[in-house]
Amino acid sequence: MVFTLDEELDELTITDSDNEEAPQQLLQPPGADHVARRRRRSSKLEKLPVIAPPHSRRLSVSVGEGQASSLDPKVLSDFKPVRALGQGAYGKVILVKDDSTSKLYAMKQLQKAEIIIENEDTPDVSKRVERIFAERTILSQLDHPNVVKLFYTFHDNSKLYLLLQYIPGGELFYHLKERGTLDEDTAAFYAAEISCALKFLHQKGIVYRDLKPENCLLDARGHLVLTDFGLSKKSVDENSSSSPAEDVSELHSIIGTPEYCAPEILQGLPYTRNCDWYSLGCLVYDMLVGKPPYTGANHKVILNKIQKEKAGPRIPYYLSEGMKDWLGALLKKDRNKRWDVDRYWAAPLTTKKESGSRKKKRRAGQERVSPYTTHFVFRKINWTMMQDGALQRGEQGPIMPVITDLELAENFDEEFTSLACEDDDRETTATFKSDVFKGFSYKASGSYLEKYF
Ligand SMILES: Nc1ncnc2c1ncn2[C@@H]1O[C@H](COP(=O)(O)OP(=O)(O)OP(=O)(O)O)[C@@H](O)[C@H]1O
Repeated sequence: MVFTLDEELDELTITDSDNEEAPQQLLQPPGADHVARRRRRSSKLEKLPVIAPPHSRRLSVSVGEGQASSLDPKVLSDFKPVRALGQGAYGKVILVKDDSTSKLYAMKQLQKAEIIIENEDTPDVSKRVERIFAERTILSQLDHPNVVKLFYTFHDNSKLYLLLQYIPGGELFYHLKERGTLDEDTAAFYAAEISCALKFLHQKGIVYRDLKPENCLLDARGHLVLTDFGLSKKSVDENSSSSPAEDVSELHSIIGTPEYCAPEILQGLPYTRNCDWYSLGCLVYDMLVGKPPYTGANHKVILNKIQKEKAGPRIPYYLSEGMKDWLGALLKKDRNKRWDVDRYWAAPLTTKKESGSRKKKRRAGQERVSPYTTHFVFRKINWTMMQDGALQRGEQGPIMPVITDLELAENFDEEFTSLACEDDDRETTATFKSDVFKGFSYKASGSYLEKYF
């Protein structure tokens, strides 16, 4: 599947107005204090604007109806707000308790008015509505230990609600802020868990497109869970099973967080699921170094830096040779030279002759063909247990979040937990009656609900 970015990026003149990092500075092993002080939420940076391709501009939104449950299984009054956990683009994420069962959920709220009202940054309303439905539809079809679970969705006149599994260990962002950086084994462990999730998504034809520390949560056992599927894209072909993410030729516009975004997306070139592996490279680099490989106030600055560094990002000397090799293979700016992890996940199914010719290709710097899971950095990973979820169920991850009381949300930033759960006046007055959100409500199957509660 090849996506294209339809933003009019051509007109951008790239000026490096951002401060270049002095090479020596980058090469120093970062002290935790130094890094923690400087870490800022990437969602606060400019995101790429969305301009949908002309053919996709339409007023009515036709997604969701076919798959939606017709019943409204839950209503807002079924849940008691406990405290705020986060703030998203269209509303808050709140820890809530089901009044009848006392079960806790993370309730993602989206203001209908915010979604539907035209604004200059994201002019295409139907695209935004489509994305909201995509998040609900994609999540309702997934069941993976490293992907957040969706139990219910419903809506009222002012908001849409997604009732998600509450992941109490907080954002990886929060833990990076506390610790500054992670050691290589810890980073490799989380890289492996994210890899399992990405591989699973790609097999289902889903490209995640928004990998960053804010979207990686830790569960109570210290395992990584991906949340926020608002930018994920599923291929239209539900039946393709072989390599579906490569099979679909739809065009799509995209937003993303520039610091973790693949260069082909920033440049407006066609892209594939491979962009997620570049983002994983950026994320792991960030875990080890304290910041992603290219930083800047906006995507122009970042793209400029990527283009300047002919041989790819500078990887600090203090990382092991194995880690340097792994990062280098994922952070290739040419996507054709980047490790095709989905394809080379395990030992290759090639004949001796074929692998010989591939080796030649590799020597010419064209393509990495060695199996991903047996790379040196993953030598301590039990892939079998991790892929079937036994590890996540039975063993602790490398960072154990401090949890004395689930309702305290101790691993979430005070910036969010101190927010009022209730809406302010401006928010509550915005009610909205429209058919565009018809079919949003959903309830997970009884067996799914039983399995996780
Ligand atoms: N299932 C969950 N359990 C615990 N906290 C969560 C959960 N889902 C989201 N959060 C918290 O809420 C924050 C915002 O959620 P999310 O990223 O889904 O919103 P968003 O509107 O898509 O945000 P953004 O505009 O930054 O992309 C997360 O970063 C996280 O801190």
